[in-house]
Amino acid sequence: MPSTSPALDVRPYDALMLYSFGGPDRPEDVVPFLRNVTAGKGIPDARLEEVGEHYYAFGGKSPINEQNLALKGALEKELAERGIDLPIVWGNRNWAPYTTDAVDELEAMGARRAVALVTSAYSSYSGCRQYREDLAVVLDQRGQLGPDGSTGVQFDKLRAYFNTPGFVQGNVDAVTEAFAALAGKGGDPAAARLVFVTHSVPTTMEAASGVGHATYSEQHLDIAALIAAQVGEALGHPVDWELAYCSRSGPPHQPWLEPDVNDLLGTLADRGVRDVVLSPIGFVSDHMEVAYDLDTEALDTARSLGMTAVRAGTVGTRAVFVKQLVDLVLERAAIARGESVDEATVGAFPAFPSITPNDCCLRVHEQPSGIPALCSEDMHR
Ligand SMILES: CC1=C(CCC(=O)O)c2cc3nc(cc4[nH]c(cc5[nH]c(cc1n2)c(C)c5CCC(=O)O)c(CCC(=O)O)c4C)C(CCC(=O)O)=C3C
Ligand SMILES: [Fe+2]
Repeated sequence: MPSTSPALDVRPYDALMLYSFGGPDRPEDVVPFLRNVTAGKGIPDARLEEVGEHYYAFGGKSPINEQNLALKGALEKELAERGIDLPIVWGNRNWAPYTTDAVDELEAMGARRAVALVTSAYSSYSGCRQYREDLAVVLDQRGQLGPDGSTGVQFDKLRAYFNTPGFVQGNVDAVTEAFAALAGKGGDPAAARLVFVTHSVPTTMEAASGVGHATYSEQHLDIAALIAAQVGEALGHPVDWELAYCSRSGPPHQPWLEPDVNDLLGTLADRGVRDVVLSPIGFVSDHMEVAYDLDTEALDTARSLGMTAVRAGTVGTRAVFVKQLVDLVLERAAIARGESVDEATVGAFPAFPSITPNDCCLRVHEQPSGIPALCSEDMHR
C-alpha cells in the first residue's frame, strides 16, 4: 500500500513508468531499430548507413538499455530507502521493452494511474511531446484513448527537469571532476574552455519548443551559465564556456542548431585554446550519442587539433540526480492530489508545466500535428 505520510505520499499513483528511447542489444537489432526511429522522418539513407556503422563499431549494442536498467535499480533503491512503495515499469519508444509492453505490465499489476519519467531533461518535440504522442498512439490502438479513458491506465508526466537543483548539481559535480582529470592529463584547468554539448535539432523544432517560457537552446544556455559559475566557484577561478551541438541528421538544406561541436573545437583551436572539457548536459546517460559523437568523434577531433580534452560524465545514476527524480515524483503526486506545492527550480525560468499546452512542442512550428499527445490540457483526464 502507498504510504500516507505527507512527505512520502505518492497517491494517486500505483506505478512509475521509466520511459526512454530504446536502442539495439545485438547487431541483428540495428537495422530494425533504425527503421523504428526514422519511420516517416525523411532522414537520408546515407545518414542511416553512417549511424548504423556507429552501432556496429560498438558490437551492434547500444549502452542505453543497461543504463536505463541501472537508473531503474537506483530509483528502486531510493524509493525503498525512503519507505515509498511504488513499482517501476520500463518502456521505450523505439525498442523492446516497447511502450506497449510497459502498458501491458501496468495492466497486469492492476495499476490504474501511473506517472511517467521520460529520460530527457529538456522541453522539445524529441524530448517531450514525441513521448506523449507515442503513448497516445498505443492507448488509441487499445481503444483506451479519450478524455474519459475510463478503461485504461491514466498517465501523468513529470515536468521537464533541466532546471531542477539535482540535475544542475549532478552536472556541476561531474564537470568539476573532469577539470581535475584534465589536470591529471597534463592540461591547464585555469586556461581550459568548458564546452557544453547537446543534441542538435532542426531550427523549426527549436522554434516550437518550450511552453512559451524558453526554447530548447535557451533552456540549455540558462543552466550552462549556472553550471559554469558553480564550477568556477569550486575551482577558484572563472570558467569560460560555450554551447555546441552534436548528432545532426536530416537533409543538408534543412537548418539545424549550430555550431557543431567539431567545428567549434576547430574555431577554439584557431583562437589558441589548448585545453577543453566537454560536458554533455543534453543527455542524462552515456548512451550512443555520447559514446560515438563525443567520445569517438569529438575527442578524435580535439586530438587531431593538438588539444587536451576530457569528457565530463552525464548525471546517470548520481545520487543527487536520483534523489531529485524521486522528489519530482512526490511533487507531481501532490499536484495530482490538488495540493499546493513548492516546485524547486534553479536558473531564470519557472518550473515547466507537467500538464502542457495542447500545441506545445509541435514537430513543425505553428502547424498543429493532428496527433493527440497525452498529458496535455485537452488530453488530461
Ligand atoms: C533532442 C533529442 C534527443 C534528446 C536527448 C536525450 O534524450 O538524451 C535525442 C535522443 C536520442 N536519440 C537517439 C538515437 C537517434 N536519434 C535519431 C534522430 C534524431 N534525434 C533527434 C533529437 C534528439 N534525439 C532528432 C531531431 C532526430 C532526427 C529525426 C527526428 O526528427 O526525430 C536517430 C536516427 C539517425 C540519426 O539521424 O542520427 C537515432 C538512431 C538515442 C538513442 C541512443 C542510443 O542508442 O544509445 C537517444 C537517447
Ligand atoms: Fe536522437
